[in-house]
Amino acid sequence: MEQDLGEIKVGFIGAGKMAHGIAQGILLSGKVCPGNVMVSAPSLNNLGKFKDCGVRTTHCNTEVVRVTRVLFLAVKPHIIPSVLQEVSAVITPQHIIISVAAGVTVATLERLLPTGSMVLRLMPNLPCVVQEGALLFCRGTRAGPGEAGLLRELLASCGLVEEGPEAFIDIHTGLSGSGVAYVYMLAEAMAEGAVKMGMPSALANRIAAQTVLGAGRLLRDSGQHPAQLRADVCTPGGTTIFGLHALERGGLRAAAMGAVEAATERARELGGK
Ligand SMILES: NC(=O)C1=CN([C@@H]2O[C@H](COP(=O)(O)OP(=O)(O)OC[C@H]3O[C@@H](n4cnc5c(N)ncnc54)[C@H](OP(=O)(O)O)[C@@H]3O)[C@@H](O)[C@H]2O)C=CC1
Ligand SMILES: O=C(O)[C@@H]1CCC=N1
Repeated sequence: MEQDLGEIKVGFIGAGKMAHGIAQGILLSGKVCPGNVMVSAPSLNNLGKFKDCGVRTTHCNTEVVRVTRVLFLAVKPHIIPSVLQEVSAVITPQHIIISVAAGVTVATLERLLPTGSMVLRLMPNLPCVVQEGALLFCRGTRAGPGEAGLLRELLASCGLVEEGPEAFIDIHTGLSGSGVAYVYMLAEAMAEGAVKMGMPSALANRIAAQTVLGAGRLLRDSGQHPAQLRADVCTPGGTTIFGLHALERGGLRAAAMGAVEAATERARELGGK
């Protein structure tokens, strides 16, 4: 059910890439006006782009907590303990605290926050910036369906938003939070292959980007299994099967599975699990 977000105040501690992506999604939804969003960071390095879209900025983390109700923690995982120590005294039971820090568990967040704090853990990815993110969240012990619904409403313009058990959050980090970088690496390598075969780099990169976009949209919108779509591209004895054979020889599948596994394990390690 749609909630009236009315005058809800949204805060971000940390003003980096992920805070910007999520804030943009929230503002694009039109449900929260820029004047009701506040962001903090120690330096001016990243605050300018928020100021430019009318968002309030500060260097004081406790100010963000005081003037907002929904609070995104968007600092690097190792900074989370010191930030929570700094702001805990001004956190109230009405705050809804959403951490996007890779690996940092609900149990850790709840231990570092005042007893009874409402916590959710969210793993977004960078394409939130273009409203094509893939986001998975779970609820802490005090966050209920109302808070989950509010978060969904806020993130509605960021892309696909799913709720799941906390055990899936680190896996989602390996698959999608980090996964966008694997796709960029593949796009880069494909473009380099085209350059090797004689195509100018700028054209090769534009075509590689569109190839990734088109393949992704068709995969999502058709609902078909990737193996089916892959088979659809293959003419017997044609070009694609020769290309796929080269990828199999290079161990692409094992490498991709290993990448998701390695990044998931690293997220678990960051969370001390
Ligand atoms: N990048 C990604 O694709 C994804 C990142 N994440 C998670 O998002 C979180 C943020 O990552 P990302 O946006 O990439 O990081 P960035 O390095 O882009 O941004 C980090 C921000 O934290 C600020 N910061 C540092 N120390 C403090 C402090 N003590 N108080 C307040 N703010 C502080 C920095 O300030 P300043 O501007 O002054 O440098 C900066 O604005 C991480 O926990 C990461 O795990 C999750 C999914 C995807
Ligand atoms: O590399 C990282 O740790 C973060 C989390 C997912 C994407 N970037």
